[in-house]
Amino acid sequence: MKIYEKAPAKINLILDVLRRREDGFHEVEMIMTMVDLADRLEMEPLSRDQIIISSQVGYIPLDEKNLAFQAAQLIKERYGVKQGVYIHLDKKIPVAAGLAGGSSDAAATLRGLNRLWQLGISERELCELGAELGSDVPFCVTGGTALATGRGERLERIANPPQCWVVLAKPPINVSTADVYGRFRVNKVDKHPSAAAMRAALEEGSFAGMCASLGNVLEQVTLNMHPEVRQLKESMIRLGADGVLMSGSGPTVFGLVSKEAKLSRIYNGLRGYCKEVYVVRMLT
Ligand SMILES: C[C@@](CO)(OP(=O)(O)O)[C@H](O)COP(=O)(O)OP(=O)(O)OC[C@H]1O[C@@H](n2ccc(N)nc2=O)[C@H](O)[C@@H]1O
Ligand SMILES: Nc1ncnc2c1ncn2[C@@H]1O[C@H](COP(=O)(O)OP(=O)(O)O)[C@@H](O)[C@H]1O
Repeated sequence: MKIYEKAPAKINLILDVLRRREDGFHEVEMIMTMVDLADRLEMEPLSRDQIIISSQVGYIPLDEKNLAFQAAQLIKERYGVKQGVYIHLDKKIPVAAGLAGGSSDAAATLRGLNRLWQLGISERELCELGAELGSDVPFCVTGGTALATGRGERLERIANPPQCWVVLAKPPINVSTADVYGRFRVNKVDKHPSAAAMRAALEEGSFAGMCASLGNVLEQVTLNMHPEVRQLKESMIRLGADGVLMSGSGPTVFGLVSKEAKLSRIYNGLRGYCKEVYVVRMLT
């Protein structure tokens, strides 16, 4: 029997960093939601006790460095599963992009193997397992729209954003999340975004309020390191996106757009110099 799981990308509508913790992680306040750009995972049981990962792309690790592999290993160890599994990752989410592709694959693996091996693990326990794999994995387990605190693993579900178009543009540069957090200085933040304002906008279903409340304090690090990300932001605004922000630690920039008629101008304008541009919907 084969089973399938979708692993959607996330965007951060708000990303605030409050302080650096003793354990090296940062205390954050984020509002995250999912968009309709997803990897697709196919899982099949193996009688021999082995985890095999494959993918149609050659630029991700397929061994124990792969987050889906780590998720399968963790669930096998914790629940004493002696069966193996073959997992194929049909990658659609750009890698190291600030869109949590690897975290979402890990979360989809946890959900999928819970079904495949009929383990009866609750969503809460899956989130706890996910937190051992990465700060964004618990959110990717639950999906929806959430306020994430702690290092990102404490979740409170909040209202979904009003429906709109999301244009994602990933410049051809690699950004390491650890490096961006490492360079971040809380005393250099000009303006902290307001999670309360974003939350209120979402509750009211206000598209304008959502656009006005976007904010990500990690932009100051990534935009200074990579001026092309700043240019991309400026281009998206100039081309008519209603709200524009970098997602996570970057380098992907997303634009929120309410009117379909604006999309082709934005898409074509960006495609002129950015190869990876996607037009998707919020996954609400
Ligand atoms: C910045 C965000 C925003 O959603 O996403 P991405 O840009 O990676 O998508 C997340 O906080 C990333 O979460 P995730 O990618 O799961 O990070 P982890 O694997 O847990 O941590 C990678 C490294 O980032 C740093 N880190 C991560 C989370 C956090 N709250 N504080 C940190 O300082 C640590 O140096 C850690 O070693
Ligand atoms: N299943 C996976 N898909 C993508 N990248 C993965 C995966 N497993 C491990 N990685 C590694 O994780 C790193 C971060 O990838 P990703 O999760 O796409 O980043 P981000 O959270 O910034 O969007 C990459 O360097 C990649 O090699």
